Amino acid sequence: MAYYPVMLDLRNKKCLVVGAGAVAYRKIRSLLECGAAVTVIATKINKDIRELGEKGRIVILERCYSVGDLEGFFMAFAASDDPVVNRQVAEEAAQRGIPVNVADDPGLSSFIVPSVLRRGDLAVAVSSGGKSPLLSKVVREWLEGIVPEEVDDLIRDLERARAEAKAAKLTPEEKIRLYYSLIKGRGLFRGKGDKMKSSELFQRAKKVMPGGVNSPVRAFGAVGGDPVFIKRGFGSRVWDEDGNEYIDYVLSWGPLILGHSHPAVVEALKRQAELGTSFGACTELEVLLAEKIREAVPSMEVVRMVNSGTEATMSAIRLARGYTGRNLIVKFAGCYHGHSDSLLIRAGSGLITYGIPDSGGVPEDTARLTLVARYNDVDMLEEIFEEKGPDIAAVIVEPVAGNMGVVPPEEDFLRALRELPRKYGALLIFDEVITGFRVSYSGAQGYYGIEPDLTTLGKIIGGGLPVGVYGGREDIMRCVSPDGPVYQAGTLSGNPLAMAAGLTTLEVLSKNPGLYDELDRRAERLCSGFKEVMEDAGIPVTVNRVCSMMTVFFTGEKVRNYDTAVKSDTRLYAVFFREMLKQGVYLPPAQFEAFFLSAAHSDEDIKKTIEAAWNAAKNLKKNY
Ligand SMILES: N[C@H](C=O)CCC(=O)O
Repeated sequence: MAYYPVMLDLRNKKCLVVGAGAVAYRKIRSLLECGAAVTVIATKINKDIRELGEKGRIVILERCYSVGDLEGFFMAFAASDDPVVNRQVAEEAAQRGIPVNVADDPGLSSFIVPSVLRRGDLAVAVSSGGKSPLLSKVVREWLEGIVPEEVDDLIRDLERARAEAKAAKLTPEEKIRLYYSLIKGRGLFRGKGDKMKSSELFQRAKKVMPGGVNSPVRAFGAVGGDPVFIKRGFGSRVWDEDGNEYIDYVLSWGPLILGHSHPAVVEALKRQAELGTSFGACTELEVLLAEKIREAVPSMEVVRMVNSGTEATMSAIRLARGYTGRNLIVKFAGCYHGHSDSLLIRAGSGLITYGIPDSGGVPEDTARLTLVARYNDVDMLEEIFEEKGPDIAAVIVEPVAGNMGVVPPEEDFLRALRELPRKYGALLIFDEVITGFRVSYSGAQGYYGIEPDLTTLGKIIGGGLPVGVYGGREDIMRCVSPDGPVYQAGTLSGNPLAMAAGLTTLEVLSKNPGLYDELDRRAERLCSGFKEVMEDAGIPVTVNRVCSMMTVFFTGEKVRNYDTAVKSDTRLYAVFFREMLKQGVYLPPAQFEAFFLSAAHSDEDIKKTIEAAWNAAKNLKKNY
């Protein structure tokens, strides 16, 4: 049963205490602190209580309790050492409708008394629901070490500020800002776990941005709590605006394979910034990056730089339609290819997280041109091609799905992906925005040995700056304007800063061929750690991983497509996320995303993360 906590005003209220030993004395003291008018009835009166009586602070009736004594009292406490008397007091109180507390007997009590930490007007009440007063005391003592004495002065300042804010007719936002600045100015509550500045920023952000964010999955909507606002990152770590440090497994949703602020990337950016940030004209850097990409991913014979993964996939679709002269495209449920209209159908990522099967604002006529198949389901793909093959322009797929959580492709599925479109004259588009330079230096296509007609990249090739690229077979790419009739353009496309960061990232990767094996080894350690921890706690999980991208699903069932991914218990994921965050581990704030590792994550980071998972599992067990 959950008790309902209230703060009562007992000033001048008549309270009766039956009994006058040590327990009764404690109750009397706390009643007097609150200004209650206390009467004590007992035959044996202890020294301290007698003293209070002598000073006139309480009334003492030195006699036995008898039924009828409760008349006129607001509240009663039975604290005698005779259980029969205590029961009688409880019964009389029940009859009269007077709240009663019986020492050591929550069953007879209509209210229980918490352990209270007081700092002037600040009162923190701790209760274990009457089950362990000792635990309540220990928690209260722990809080005493955290809550400083000066908090009472702060309360005075805040009280004054409230009056002033009212007189000055400040807006609610101005008031909150003022109060927060007073609270923070005192520096009383800074320390591990404090998220005050993040919370304040989120309040402000919500006023000026939908959901307070610039991309829905950042909003912590699926995991609860306010998002942390990140101030800086270095290596495997990020720090929030409140100074908390986290081991980061989001890595800006994948781009930072070298970790945050890699010195070579930072240096390249500084160098380029001094030369200029954007020209809207041709640069050597974009040629160098295009050549570097083609060298690593040979199917991308000709490429076009854009500014995001969304732009890359949207443009690839237009190109496929322009090249084939057909309108239909096939995508897979749970795959996410950015937010262009044609591709927001049964999409993954934030759309699964927020339960939006098809986005608002997409015209039906557009949606009708997108056919949706099941990931890893060859029969379904065959059926679609048998029925609509001659009208299909392209199949677009994440070769390793990363937006319904990580779901690896099965062998026959990969084979069908290559064979079926070719048989029907359609194109195969690999969306490697996540997997490009992630699962291997040559992406998923190099890893699995499958050559698509077109490929889209983003994330890693921008080294942490906004970028995208689409490219592929030369005869197809020559249809892009100005070589051909399929128009696509961009003021900031091939932006020199993004090109510099991306090129440097690819150079570091190409000079360190052992890096992918290292990532693989650490990722394997992390995943087996997660599995072991959850198995030990008796919580069924499925951990999917391809190289350094992985997801922990809270289901015992194999996850091989959208239908099986959504069986994961997202409530448990939310608890897991929050428990890890508390311990300084920043995981994706949504179940249907990938965790990423960077070259900057050390064995020590992995060890700490697994230790945090052990602790998290204890709480998960309670929620399971
Ligand atoms: N899964 C998405 C991209 O990879 C997550 C990033 C976003 O939507 O902000």
